[in-house]
Amino acid sequence: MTKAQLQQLAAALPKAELHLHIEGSLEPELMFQLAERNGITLPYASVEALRQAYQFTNLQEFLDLYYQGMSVLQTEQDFYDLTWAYLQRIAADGVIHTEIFFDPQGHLSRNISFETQIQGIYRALCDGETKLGISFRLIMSFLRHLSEQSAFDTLEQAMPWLDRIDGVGLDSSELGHPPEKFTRVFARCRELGLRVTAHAGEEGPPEYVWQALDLLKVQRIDHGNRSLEDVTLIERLRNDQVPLTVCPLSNLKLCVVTEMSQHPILKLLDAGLLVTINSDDPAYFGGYMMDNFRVLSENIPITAAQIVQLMRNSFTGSWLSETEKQACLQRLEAAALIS
Ligand SMILES: Nc1ncnc2[nH]cnc12
Ligand SMILES: [Zn+2]
Repeated sequence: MTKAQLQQLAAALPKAELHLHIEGSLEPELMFQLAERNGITLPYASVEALRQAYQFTNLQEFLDLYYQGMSVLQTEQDFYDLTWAYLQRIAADGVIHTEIFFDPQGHLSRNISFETQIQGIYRALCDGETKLGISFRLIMSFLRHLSEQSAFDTLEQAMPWLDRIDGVGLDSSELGHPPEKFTRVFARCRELGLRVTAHAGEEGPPEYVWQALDLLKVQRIDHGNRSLEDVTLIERLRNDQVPLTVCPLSNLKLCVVTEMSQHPILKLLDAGLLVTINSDDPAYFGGYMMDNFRVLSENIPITAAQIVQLMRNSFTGSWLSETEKQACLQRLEAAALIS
């Protein structure tokens, strides 16, 4: 197949996104609109100047702009508009199920209530389900550069809303903030029946992936690229079929890989791992799901069979029920047959 045919195939197949920070889908245009609506002055003269600033050499440089950017989110309608824009965008990419993170501490610290955040996001997700046919799960993520106590306080704030929250995650500055710092809060979340995932092995060492598995007892690893440095870890991830939510464009923009041709996705697939493709923070990293598949097909020798496998993995690794998973997988196999 030519690269164009591979991209057509990827576009035509139904797929799930499992690693998306809703605040990272805030496009510069919407950021300026919300800033104006809320009487906030951004430290950039224009949308173009803002986009120009999106040049990062590591995770922290990105996070500094990411937290600054989210300051325009003030009202329930702002959270709705943000989420609705994301859902409309992914509908065009053939995403039929999405599992999104939100970072409550990034907003609580600015005196935006948990209620304001979750009401806006959840209303848009429900509209996405009825109007666009996109099912969803919502994941509350703890900021790992903050304390264990802050995570416990956030969980307390989330208690009235637990029927809307499917799981918890762990994100923000990885180096120096190992998963073990959150062992107790994750244990409490599991007791409450929440699912658990954590960013690990993006910039941090394989040891952080081990900690996420053994101490936090996560069901998924977000990123996990650096697992490849530890053969015993790869064996563990393969044996337990732990999903890894990999984000190619993010890895390139944050210099986790030096060039897309060096991206480890095929190594991870060949090792028998349950890897998936995701966009992470699409407004900051240059694209959504199909942009990620496009850039992969242009730069690495990926095959049609591997693309179908990645789509299968996206449903298998999701937090859909077994019945829902089977329905999505059947839809995928039917689409793959005619493509
Ligand atoms: N890629 C990423 N890694 C860690 N924290 C994040 N928060 C938003 N995107 C992130
Ligand atoms: Zn992420």
